[in-house]
Amino acid sequence: MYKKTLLPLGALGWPFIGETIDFVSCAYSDRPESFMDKRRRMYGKVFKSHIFGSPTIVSTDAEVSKFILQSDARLFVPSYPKSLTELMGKSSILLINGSLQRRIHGLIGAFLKSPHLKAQITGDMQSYVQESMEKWREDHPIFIQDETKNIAFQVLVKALISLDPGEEMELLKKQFQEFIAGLMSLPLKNIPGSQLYRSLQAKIKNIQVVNNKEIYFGFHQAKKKMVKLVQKIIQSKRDHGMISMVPKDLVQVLLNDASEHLTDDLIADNMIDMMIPGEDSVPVLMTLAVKYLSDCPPALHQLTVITETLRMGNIIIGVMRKAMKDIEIKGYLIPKGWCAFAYFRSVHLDENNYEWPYQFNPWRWQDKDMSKSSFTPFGGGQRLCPGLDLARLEASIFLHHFVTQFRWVAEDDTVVNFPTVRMKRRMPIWVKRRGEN
Ligand code: HEM
Repeated sequence: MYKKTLLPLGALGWPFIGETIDFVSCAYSDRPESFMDKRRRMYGKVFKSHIFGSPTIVSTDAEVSKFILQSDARLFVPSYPKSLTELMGKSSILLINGSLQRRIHGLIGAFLKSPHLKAQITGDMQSYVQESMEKWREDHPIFIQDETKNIAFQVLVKALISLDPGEEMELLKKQFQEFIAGLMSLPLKNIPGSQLYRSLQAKIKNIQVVNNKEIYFGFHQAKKKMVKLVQKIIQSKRDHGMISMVPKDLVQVLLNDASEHLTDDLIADNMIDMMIPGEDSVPVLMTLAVKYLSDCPPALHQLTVITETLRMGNIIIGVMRKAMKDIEIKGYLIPKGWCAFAYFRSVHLDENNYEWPYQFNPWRWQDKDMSKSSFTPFGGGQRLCPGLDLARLEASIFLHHFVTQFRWVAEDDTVVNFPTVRMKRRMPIWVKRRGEN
């Protein structure tokens, strides 16, 4: 039996569904952290709960979350709801452990950080942004979310598989959007109570298909087609004897690795998973930065806008792990087999860490240390996001072109936080070119 004093306070909720319904309802509101806030008040910053089918220790404490991030597979392994792991595939870097994860992480990180790739991305960003902005007209709204998705997806796919804009890229974009639509519907799949399910489902815009089975089928099909495309690219690299040349994209970096564990299937699966930040995280960072800038024009010239957007936007709300043994941290027990959910959002919006945490204030970063454990938008430890520099680089280039070429007025819109962060109306703005009346 566990020592009663150690197991964090909290409630496991209803049999089987636990507190999932409350969690998801809050996640849909404009204050997703209200689920956490209520329990923090009752039980403290670390508490027990039961969400997405697993007993869970939730951490909204910066130090405990840091410990979870820093631990390796001897203590914690990734553990996400089944629906998400089905989507990503077993060999996704986000799910594998040990030496294989470290190997792939190292290869990806070195390539993404290389000066050569950064120069390529800078060039691509400039031309794709320019191309997109040239088409912006002043007599109808520009949907920033759509524009940034288009740009960031193309830039990332080029870095991953050297595909240039064109017919194949358009097809890939379409399939990828189907795949993402599946991702958005899946977290709800296992929640019983069809009325609730339907009403939550109805809130997910852009998904016309009401029958869950169709979405499910659609996204599997979409993934299969994308895997086929990447495998075709791998084959053509092999046929043209390109393996072991200086790699110009990530797929080649992985193919060049001598380790036989990096099978073609693993490489193809990971290439598709790594397109997710191009469609979802990076464009959302750019869109939210425009949103916050619209609310706070004096912040225009501050690069700290991006940092503050990461803090407030919480594009990735946190990470989930499973405890491999009983773990004690700061006097709390995380029992073996339980899930540990390091919820970054509460840490980023905690008034003990940030004064007036709900106020967009890029100036707070002028004399603040970003490497603190109370700021982890890209995670930390062995799984620290290898794309973090790239995300900042792309967002700065976009913002630079945007603010130097246009003045704008934003229409009313709101942030939706679940299942992924995005703008409800795709962030419509009205632009005027600078230097014109
Ligand atoms: C605003 C943009 C982004 C945010 C907020 C973000 C956030 C994160 C977070 C929190 C993790 C840690 C997951 C964990 O610990 O389980 C992560 C991992 C990862 N990210 Fe990002 N990311 C972003 C952009 C990117 C980009 C542009 C790329 C690729 C080009 C990328 C590739 C990855 C990969 C491959 C991992 C897995 C690392 C591993 O498990 O070893 N991310 N990201």
